[in-house]
Amino acid sequence: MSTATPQPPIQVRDLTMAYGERVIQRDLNFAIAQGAICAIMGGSGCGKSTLMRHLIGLEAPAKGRVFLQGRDFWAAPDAEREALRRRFGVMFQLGALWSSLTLIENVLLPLGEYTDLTPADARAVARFKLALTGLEGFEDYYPSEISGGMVKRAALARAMALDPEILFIDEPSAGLDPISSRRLDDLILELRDSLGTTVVIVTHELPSVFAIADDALFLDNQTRTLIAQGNPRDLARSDNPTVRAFMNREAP
Ligand SMILES: Nc1ncnc2c1ncn2[C@@H]1O[C@H](COP(=O)(O)OP(=O)(O)OP(=O)(O)O)[C@@H](O)[C@H]1O
Repeated sequence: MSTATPQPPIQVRDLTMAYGERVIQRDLNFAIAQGAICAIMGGSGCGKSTLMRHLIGLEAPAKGRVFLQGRDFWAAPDAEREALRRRFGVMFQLGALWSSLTLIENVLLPLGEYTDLTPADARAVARFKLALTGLEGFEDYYPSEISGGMVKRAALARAMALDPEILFIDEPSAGLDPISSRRLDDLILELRDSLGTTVVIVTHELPSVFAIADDALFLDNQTRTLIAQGNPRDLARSDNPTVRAFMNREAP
């Protein structure tokens, strides 16, 4: 008899990450549930972006395994890895959009590369994604002609172009004023609620974590491993003094 429990979209077993001889984090074990918004947290330089790079298949583990949609990513053949990559969207902190392309052209790029849509259908999808992120009417603008918050939203539209099952976002609110940052948070929450997308966010912004994340991973700088996972509100009451201090912005 099969069990009804769905496979978590992300599962990490005994993951050690290193650059050469230098171990960044070791023995990480965690799963991220379908439809969760999970924040990767921890002090500066603890390895948050490095973990994201491992989860999206840009860096190979020094040890351990990363399962995406139940598949051992690094054990899979190249073609399957490529197919898995297309099932997630990524929004990087920098270099979010091509400055020489309009917003709609930016969103069209992945559609042209990875789908067989006709040009007219691809444009319709791209328009829809821009509308989804509140950018209806700005299709033909260049990134330099719109605000930083709008650029981020357009980058989110592009990351959502292929209807990803998992969305990875590095520092969504970096460089944004509090109001634009709040709008972006609301948008991420809406996308998850309406589309059921699992979202993984690397962030320093505690207000943002409390506003949208229902799960969080806390990477410790000292011990170089995962010392807590759970709802951010629970982590703020953690028995672990490092986690509690961080989540409450107290001096360690
Ligand atoms: N490509 C690389 N080669 C060698 N070392 C790297 C590389 N990328 C990052 N590092 C180092 O790995 C450590 C973790 O970096 P990472 O950017 O993952 O941390 P982070 O938690 O995201 O940092 P921050 O909060 O400051 O953005 C840092 O000491 C960094 O200098």
